[in-house]
Amino acid sequence: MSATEVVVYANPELLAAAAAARLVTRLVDLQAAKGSASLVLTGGTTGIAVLEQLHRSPARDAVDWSRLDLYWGDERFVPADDDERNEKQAREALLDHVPVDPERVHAMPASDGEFGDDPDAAAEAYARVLARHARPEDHGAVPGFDIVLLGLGGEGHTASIFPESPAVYETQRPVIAVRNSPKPPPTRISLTLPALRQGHDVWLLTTGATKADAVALALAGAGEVQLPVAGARGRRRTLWLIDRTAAGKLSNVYLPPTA
Ligand SMILES: O=C(O)[C@H](O)[C@@H](O)[C@H](O)[C@H](O)COP(=O)(O)O
Repeated sequence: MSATEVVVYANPELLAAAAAARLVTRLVDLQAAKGSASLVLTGGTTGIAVLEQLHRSPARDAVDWSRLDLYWGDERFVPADDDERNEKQAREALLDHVPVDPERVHAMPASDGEFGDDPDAAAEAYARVLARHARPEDHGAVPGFDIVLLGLGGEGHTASIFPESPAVYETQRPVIAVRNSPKPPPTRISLTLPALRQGHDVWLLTTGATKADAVALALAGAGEVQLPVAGARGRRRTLWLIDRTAAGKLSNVYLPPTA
């Protein structure tokens, strides 16, 4: 069973900056140990804020960006140039400003891409991308991601896996199409919980009082069908990086002084 840790920050800005610093250190250590690293990105305001802080970090280029494999945990199934795209937001926040290897940036298909407006075909194609990059030691068709970044919704969704949705019951396929998402836009592509749990480290990043119930319920052991984020666990480590307001319903956790 992996270790679950919670670190609380005084405010969202500090959380994003500290998470970016933590990411730099972890990626540098991984690359020193094995010559490369793999990272799953997330959409959402907190996930993108971490990338923006990473772009601004003085230690940014300690990471060998050319030896980083980048994936997404989910994507909005919209045209490639739509501002709603997690990939577009990630490129503007960070990826267009660092020398990543384009061959190692694995974006999920857009609705105006080679699979057209067919989210099932797009999901199956991304599953093939994952399978191509899985190694024997991963024991399956999904790479053992070094770090999986995830946000969460107030009702407990993570990636595009929503409570009691078909996605949360999916145990075979690593990537699925999501329709009628309660969070717009309605059509998405998402890794499933089994795929996310291939991550060695899963980092859950969130801020705000609207997330406090979901945080407390997940850490209290809620079931993943009603609270999908509760099922987002790493093989080695599950790390919650939250601000004081998102920690508002937690009792025995260290709270830093408000900054
Ligand atoms: O594509 C998405 O919308 C995200 O992947 C989603 O899972 C997001 O991370 C959460 O909804 C939190 O979003 P906020 O941080 O903006 O609340």
